[in-house]
Amino acid sequence: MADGVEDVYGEDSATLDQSFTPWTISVASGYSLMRDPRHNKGLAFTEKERDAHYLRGLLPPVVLSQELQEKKMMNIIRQYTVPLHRYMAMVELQETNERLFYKLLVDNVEELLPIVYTPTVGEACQKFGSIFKHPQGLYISLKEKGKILEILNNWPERTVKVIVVTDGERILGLGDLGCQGMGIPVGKLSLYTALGGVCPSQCLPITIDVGTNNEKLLDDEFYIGLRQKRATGKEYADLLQEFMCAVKQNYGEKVLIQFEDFANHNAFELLARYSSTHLVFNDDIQGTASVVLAGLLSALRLLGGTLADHTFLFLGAGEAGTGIAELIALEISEQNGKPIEENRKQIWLVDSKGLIVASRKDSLQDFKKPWAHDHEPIAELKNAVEALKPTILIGTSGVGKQFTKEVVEAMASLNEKPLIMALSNPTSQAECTAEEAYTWSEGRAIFASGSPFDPFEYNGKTFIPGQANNAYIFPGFGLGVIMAGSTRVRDDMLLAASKALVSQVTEEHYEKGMIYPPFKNIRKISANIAAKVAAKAYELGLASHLPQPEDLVKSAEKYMYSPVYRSYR
Ligand SMILES: O=C([O-])CC(=O)C(=O)O
Ligand SMILES: [Mg+2]
Repeated sequence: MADGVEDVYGEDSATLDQSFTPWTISVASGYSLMRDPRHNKGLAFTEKERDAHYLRGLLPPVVLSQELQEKKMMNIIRQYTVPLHRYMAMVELQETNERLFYKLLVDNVEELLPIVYTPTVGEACQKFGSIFKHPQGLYISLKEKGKILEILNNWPERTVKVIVVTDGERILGLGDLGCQGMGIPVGKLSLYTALGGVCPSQCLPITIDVGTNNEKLLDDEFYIGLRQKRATGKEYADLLQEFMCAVKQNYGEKVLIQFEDFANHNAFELLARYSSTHLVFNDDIQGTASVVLAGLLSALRLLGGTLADHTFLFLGAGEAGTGIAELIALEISEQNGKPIEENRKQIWLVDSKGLIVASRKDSLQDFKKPWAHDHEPIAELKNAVEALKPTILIGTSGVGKQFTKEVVEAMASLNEKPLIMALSNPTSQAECTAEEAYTWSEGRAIFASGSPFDPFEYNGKTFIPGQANNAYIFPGFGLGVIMAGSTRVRDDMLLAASKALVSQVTEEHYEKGMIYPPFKNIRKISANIAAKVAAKAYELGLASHLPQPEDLVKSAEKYMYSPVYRSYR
């Protein structure tokens, strides 16, 4: 769909219905063509195009290939030693030449992912106001109350298929970054395109600004958001309700709304409130759950046994912790046929007040209650490890350095191969580093983290840490949902995505101790995930794009956006 048509507007021609758009797009002048990031090719405009589109004289004589432009840009990026400068160079490229940006990202995914995504995107959000040059995405603040539908109409694209929206209250593990959380929806959607092949014109990043409680930002002269404390209660709920209705009214039933980095209390409530009326997906609850379940299923190849044979201990009982825990319990129930309540009992969660136990039930938030099992209270993580003897330890606390030497050693003394996942992002918030996990377990740990760590050598052996990040899941998952025209997201689709990801881990990976496939194969991985998710949507009767294509992997591959330049007539 995204490929093949030779057109002055590239793949976006179908979206340019002038009766809808509030302004007209003209390519009469080569000058404006060059300044439109979606159509610009820089020095790669051919002689013929320079003649046909009034570009003569506006460019030096040389004509470069896209490959040579790519090589030049990579040289420029690599010259910056500060990651934030690399991030800024990438944003600059995205805002001047979109196809070249995606060509770089697709071809150099392992090198550039830590720049446009975690960990650097976290720092970018913290400093967003100071580095802000190009507004990206759509900002909806309390000032726009009552006018959200109008604002959606200011966005130039009509065929939006995925929205990633945040209110900035819990950006990665960095807390409330208010309006500056916009870096996250922008980064996530860049991955939708680069990793999942969803066309950029179908992607819309949105930040809802209801204020921030971050005093540092409120005092920052360069802060870009509303200078007020967060709205809560009815004021908050009403704005979100208006937003959700406006999206449906403007883009129809089949736009996927991905909630990202909302604080726990709102995340669970929004998902519960809108999952029966809208096509919604919470990346932090559901995407993270799916990628971690995949890692666990994959690790069983190294650990032996089934999920039911393991005991799980989580540090952190928020969106990620409880989301993962629930998907594990669901998968065990699919395997052993027992009620989910029964299977939850081998999964324990520790929050900031200690082990979640039945005696705390009355004071627990609803999403923690299913995990309040019978046990005496335990305050310290290390004591919980010793008492419960987990085989798998998962950090989703958002707080760095919580897996101390004592904790890792306790895991290593209980298990031949302790599985340790330090999932909090960015790297500064990881519960422990790869080096710590391998060293403190004397090279026996199987380790994965949310943000990337370099391979680590210990006693002459090289360990390759896995990156258990929802970036493996959401791009392919979203593509599958879009391809099928699914009207809802269901847990079975998350399980399908997990299994599709596991199927991409090969013997060769296991031999290196890897439980996830490398990101360099991500488009193939995403096509497989998309196919399995779409197949599940068809099976559940949720798909509206009928009839079901025979070969869903091929359909996914065909759908994928190619960043190669178009020729213009
Ligand atoms: O963005 C990431 O790297 C993963 C994620 O959703 C989070 O940490 O909130
Ligand atoms: Mg997130």
